[in-house]
Amino acid sequence: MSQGLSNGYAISDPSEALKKPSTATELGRVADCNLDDFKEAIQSAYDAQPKFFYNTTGKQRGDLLRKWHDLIIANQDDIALILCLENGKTLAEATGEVVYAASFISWFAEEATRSYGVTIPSSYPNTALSTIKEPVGVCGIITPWNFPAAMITRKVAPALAAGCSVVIKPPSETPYTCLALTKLAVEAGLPPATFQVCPTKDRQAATELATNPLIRKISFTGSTNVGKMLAKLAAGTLKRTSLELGGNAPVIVFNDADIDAAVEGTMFSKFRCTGQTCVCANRIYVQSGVVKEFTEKLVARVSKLKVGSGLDPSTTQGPLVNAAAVKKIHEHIGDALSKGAKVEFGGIPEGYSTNNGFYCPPTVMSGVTASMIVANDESFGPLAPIFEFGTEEEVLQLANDTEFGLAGYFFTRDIGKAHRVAQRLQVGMVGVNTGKISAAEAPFGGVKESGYGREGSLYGLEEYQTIKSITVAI
Ligand SMILES: NC(=O)c1ccc[n+]([C@@H]2O[C@H](COP(=O)([O-])OP(=O)(O)OC[C@H]3O[C@@H](n4cnc5c(N)ncnc54)[C@H](O)[C@@H]3O)[C@@H](O)[C@H]2O)c1
Ligand SMILES: O=CCCC(=O)O
Repeated sequence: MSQGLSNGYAISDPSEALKKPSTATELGRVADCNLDDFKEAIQSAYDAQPKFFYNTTGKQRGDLLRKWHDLIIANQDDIALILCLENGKTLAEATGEVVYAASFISWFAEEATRSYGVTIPSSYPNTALSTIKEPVGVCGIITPWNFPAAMITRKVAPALAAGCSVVIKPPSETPYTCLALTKLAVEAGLPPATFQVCPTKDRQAATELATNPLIRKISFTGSTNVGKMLAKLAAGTLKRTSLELGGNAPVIVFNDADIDAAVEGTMFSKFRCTGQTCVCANRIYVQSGVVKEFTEKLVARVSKLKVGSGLDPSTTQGPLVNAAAVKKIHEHIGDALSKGAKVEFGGIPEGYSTNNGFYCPPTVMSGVTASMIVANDESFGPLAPIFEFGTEEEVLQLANDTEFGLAGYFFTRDIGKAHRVAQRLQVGMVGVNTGKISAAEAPFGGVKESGYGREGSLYGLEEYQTIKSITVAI
């Protein structure tokens, strides 16, 4: 039963217990918002939005965002601990995510002051024609558990900078980080009603964000299936949509690559957050001339990874988010083995259980081919499958043979090939001789069924704005 709204948080009955990935034991319970809570939060955000926009300048909104940023940085250790406990990633990675999340807020604090219109020479005599940018209105925000802080700030910061209000449905597995960020946003002076948070496990209630006519934009990060479903629902009231969806990133290592750099880039792209990022390497294509050297060097690096609780400073690989995520990796390994691939390192240990935490050994496989599940399905875990290829033409065909198109990486010393392959990979983001591509200033987003829209960068603000043209007879 709903208990109404208080200070920007929707309050309802507590959810069933959330589990700590590191121990598989109870972490806590949060409110479990129902449909009435969502309707109330949306109405409240709708009433607040025009006041927020008309009573603040871009600079003032930027100042509020900057205060929010500073509070997050001042409290980064506490937020990182919450994030580590609910998501499982290591404390070092959690701290890195908090700083990354804050970087979107400082970026859009600046962008808030640079929202320019244009003047246009009119074809009518004695007429002045110009444009202004306006907020789209109330935005529904739905985000996944793998980046409990950054996926929220990457959407909420530009929305608030533009003068929108937001209703957030945080990920059911990791709601606490969002609640901590919200508390700091309110402390920073952002009007609570413009910043509504509705934790829920009730997916039907959450779809209100895609159907309620008071919401004018929905921004979703998560799986492609859920994104497609929300886009169809949002079409009913012609809402603006931004969709950041699943990936199936290729890493290509050419014969002429610096193999040590290729191994380091692959390690970062594959094992960041224990393989649970949408831009993680999912398929590693290595040209025949260097496949032996690359595999040996990758195995040597992977054998140094340490799996354990994210709270242990020596851990490099925290647990996966839940038991189902571990099961998926085991299925990918089992399928590849049954079709002739070989485990070079790791694999599924005898008598494996997730009763005491959702741990998954990092695994390297060789001899992987396009007929195996891992070639087409995002593993979202620490499985590094190596495919051998012969020519540039062949590998481009293989790399692009997927419905996804989020990130792609390759390693070469040939400058012509670098430009050619970067142009021909069907993805939204390319890393050449690096596995590190994410930053507040870099446009983030995909093509094909990885979604549409760009977050961060000079394009991120306009996702939350409309252009109004004004024609004045003078
Ligand atoms: N492209 C990107 O920027 C990006 C970033 C991070 C994650 N991802 C993708 O997200 C996926 C992993 O995240 P996930 O498992 O949390 O995805 P998911 O689609 O299951 O869930 C994402 C969010 O949607 C909510 N949700 C799920 N079903 C819903 C429904 N029927 N109605 C309303 N809300 C619903 C979830 O509770 C969560 O908040 C991977 O595919 C990954 O690639 C993409
Ligand atoms: O998982 C997707 C987001 C990760 C990133 O921003 O690099």
